[in-house]
Amino acid sequence: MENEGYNLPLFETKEEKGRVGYRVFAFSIFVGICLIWSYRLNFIPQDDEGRRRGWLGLFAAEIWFGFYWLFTQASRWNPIHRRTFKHHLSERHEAEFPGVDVFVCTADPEMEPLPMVMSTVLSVMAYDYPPEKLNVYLSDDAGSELTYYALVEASKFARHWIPFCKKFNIQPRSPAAYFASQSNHQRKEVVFIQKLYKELESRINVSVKLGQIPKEIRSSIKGLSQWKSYVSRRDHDTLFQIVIDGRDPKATDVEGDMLPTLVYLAREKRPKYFHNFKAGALNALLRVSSQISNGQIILNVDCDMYSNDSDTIKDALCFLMDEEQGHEVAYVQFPQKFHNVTKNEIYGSSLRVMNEVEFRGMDSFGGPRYLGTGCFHRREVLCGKKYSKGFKNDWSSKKYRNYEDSINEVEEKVKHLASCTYEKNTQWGKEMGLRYGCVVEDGMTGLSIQRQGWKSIYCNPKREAFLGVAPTSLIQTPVQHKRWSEGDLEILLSRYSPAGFGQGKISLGLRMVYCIYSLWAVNSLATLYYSTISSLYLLRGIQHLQSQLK
Ligand SMILES: O=c1ccn([C@@H]2O[C@H](COP(=O)(O)OP(=O)(O)O[C@H]3O[C@H](CO)[C@@H](O)[C@H](O)[C@H]3O)[C@@H](O)[C@H]2O)c(=O)[nH]1
Ligand SMILES: [Mn+2]
Repeated sequence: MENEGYNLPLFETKEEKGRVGYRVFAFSIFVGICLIWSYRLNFIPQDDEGRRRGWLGLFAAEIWFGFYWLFTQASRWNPIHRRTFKHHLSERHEAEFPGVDVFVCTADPEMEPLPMVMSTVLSVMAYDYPPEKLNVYLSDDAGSELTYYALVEASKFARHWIPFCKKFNIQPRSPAAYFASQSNHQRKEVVFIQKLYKELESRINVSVKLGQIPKEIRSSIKGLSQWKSYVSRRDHDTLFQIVIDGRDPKATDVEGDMLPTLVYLAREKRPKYFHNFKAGALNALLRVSSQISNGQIILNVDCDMYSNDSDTIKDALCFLMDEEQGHEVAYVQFPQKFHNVTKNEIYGSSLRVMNEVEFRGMDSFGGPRYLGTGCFHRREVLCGKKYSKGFKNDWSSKKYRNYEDSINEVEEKVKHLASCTYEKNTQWGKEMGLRYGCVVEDGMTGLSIQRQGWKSIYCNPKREAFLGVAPTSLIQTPVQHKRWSEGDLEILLSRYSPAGFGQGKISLGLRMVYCIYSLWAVNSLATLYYSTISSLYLLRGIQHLQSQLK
């Protein structure tokens, strides 16, 4: 009986239908490309030097487009789907579920509204997962006491919100998103909890408006004295507080059930030391959390990306805990989806091609890239562990929290681990933690993990696991795209380059898909040339594909 249960898989992988049809179609395009190339080659203008140069330039651009198209075919060659069986997971592994540490990053209380950040925090605190194994960390790169205050208020609201979510099994568990999706609340519990949420929101908004925590409340909030030495967001001590201590038997919700641990951290910052943005924040969190909960699995989300499905941890565990293949998997990436894309998506913010096509293709070649949000990692992998053949899952460690150290001892250790000098002369940012030196630290980190022999998994369930905020204006979109294309180009030129040699552990197909992103910036040169020169030709009455033989 036991053996029978064991044989049931935790997930299945299916190939996309219609692959043969697609390949025939792709082949016809390829023939078309070759015909254009041969046409260009055979009809080079001989009489006019200016036209000849233009012609050859167009030819060069067409050669480039052809090769770029070849790279895109790698991502379309063999797309796959994954489906999880969460009931098998719960039946077999519930007792040995690992500790999960969730890292939420925020960096600016003005650009990233605090009610939104708190809704994200509350949504991950309300996961359907044993609370003694769930720990939520908020990293605040602004070191703002307003963010800290908002977190304290949110933790009080969590005492009502979490039991409410579980009792009525509501989705999504971000209060902002939940109340926005409800129009007519009849149930008195809903009316009550909505009132509490409105009060939370207005307390936070009032403090933001005032620019400070109202005087009459200050004295009731623990830990605020740490801000005495605060100079600016680029110059302050480590600010750290365990807001809900999961070790404390009194840390319960209104129903008397345990709450997840909740921690606030603003790592030390000094103008003299470079802080490495989000990568630096995540690395500080990795070290600090190791002293508090040391969860074997780490989920990181951007502060604007709330959990839209309370079962997502179990989806991820279906891959990581799978008896057959789980030990090869370093991370499980969920797509980046958004709740605010405009109807006509004029800026293409929904990343549809990436989510629905390219990542499925990457998955069949060894796994998707790491997107920086909505991703579950093994802690040891993030800490630099290389894959080795004999590696086996060990979920038996029953020690979920650090019970040995007192709060004071933990605080001392944390101050040291989150200090801006800690990483000096260490492997952090190089072989350990999130890799530094690239504006898309996630892309670089994922690739370097895959180079170490690990696989990754793309999980794109019907109900979106996370929903974030996409840029929706002509000012934001080019800024983001410039950063992404610049970062991906940096990866191409770095020692992790997907075009480089010594990539034995990554398949050719996967390297080709990485090249789609890495060559995105370069592609613009050919596009620019092709569109301007052709237009100029047309303006002068010359067709750029016109044959010279009359
Ligand atoms: O110094 C910093 C800067 C940013 N962040 C946080 O990092 C996240 C992402 O930053 P954002 O400015 O929103 O960048 P986006 O372009 O929206 O981010 C996308 O692209 C990034 C780079 O690839 C990834 O890290 C992100 O996960 C991905 O959502 C946010 O939660 C920020 O609060 C920090 O913690 N510290
Ligand atoms: Mn963002």
